[in-house]
Amino acid sequence: MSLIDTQGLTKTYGARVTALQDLTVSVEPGIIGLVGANGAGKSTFIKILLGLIAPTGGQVRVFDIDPTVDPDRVRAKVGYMPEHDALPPDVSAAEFVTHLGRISGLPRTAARERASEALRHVGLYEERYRQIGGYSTGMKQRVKLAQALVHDPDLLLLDEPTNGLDPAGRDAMLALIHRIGTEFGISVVVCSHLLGEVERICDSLVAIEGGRLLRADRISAMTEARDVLAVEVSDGTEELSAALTKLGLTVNQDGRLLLVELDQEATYDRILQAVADLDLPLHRLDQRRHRVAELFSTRETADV
Ligand SMILES: Nc1ncnc2c1ncn2[C@@H]1O[C@H](COP(=O)(O)OP(=O)(O)OP(=O)(O)O)[C@@H](O)[C@H]1O
Repeated sequence: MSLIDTQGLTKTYGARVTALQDLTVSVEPGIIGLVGANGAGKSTFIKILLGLIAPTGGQVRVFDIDPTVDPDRVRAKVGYMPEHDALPPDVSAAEFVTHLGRISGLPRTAARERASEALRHVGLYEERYRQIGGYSTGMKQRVKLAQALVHDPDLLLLDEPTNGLDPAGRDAMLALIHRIGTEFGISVVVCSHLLGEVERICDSLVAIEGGRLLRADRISAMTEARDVLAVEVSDGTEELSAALTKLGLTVNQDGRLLLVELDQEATYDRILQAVADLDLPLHRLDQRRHRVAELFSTRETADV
């Protein structure tokens, strides 16, 4: 069963703003990065998945449940960490997370136990009786993460979880999200405008731009399949290109460079052989791994 399935999902706000346009995507379980520049429609998508807002067109299913029809069933299975917070400053993290556990339907004792456990998972166990108002930004983000975990969900939706954190805080938060996704066996959708961040911890990416789907794929498929060998000869580029193509290799020319898809081990030797056979002066031969960012056209999305 897919985690999330949408068909032609569309959301307009009023007559003028189209936040999502004809979005069709199928997302498998794992750690998924939902990336796009600010305003791309990520938060709108998450809110539709939670049944907080209704789409204006198309279909959506989460765990094969339609959130527009049965939002409570979806929310029982999903934990949500919103982008912005409205954390009460004068209660402790333990009280706050317990309270949200109670709202999720947990009995009092279970809510208290689950809250302690969730706060331990996010590294706030020792500090859990301190008032949230005295917490750092990083600690507040962790409280938000703990409340998303308290009812033991099967899926976490995290909206910009590294917002406001310094580089060390970001690294720690990403490591924590990765640990939750791998060790707890739950799926996580990490929403971010920073592609470089999610690329590090996600198995797959859904990229949206202007409310439309740009690309959805496993990260391994985006990078491995794009490994190329860059070949440069001081002379005879066209000749070499023709020879390599004749050998069945996929060659793209970029100025004086020939970019040869590295789809098999023998490719390297075959290039060297072709260069030697044509007696061409080899200037360079090196392997390049495309970064995921290079696969997207948008500068903002590619921001690291
Ligand atoms: N309640 C609303 N009423 C009108 N327009 C809205 C509303 N919410 C979002 N929008 C608009 O819809 C578009 C998509 O916004 P959305 O918040 O979903 O994007 P986002 O990718 O999450 O960006 P950000 O990270 O900046 O929140 C934007 O143009 C935004 O201004």
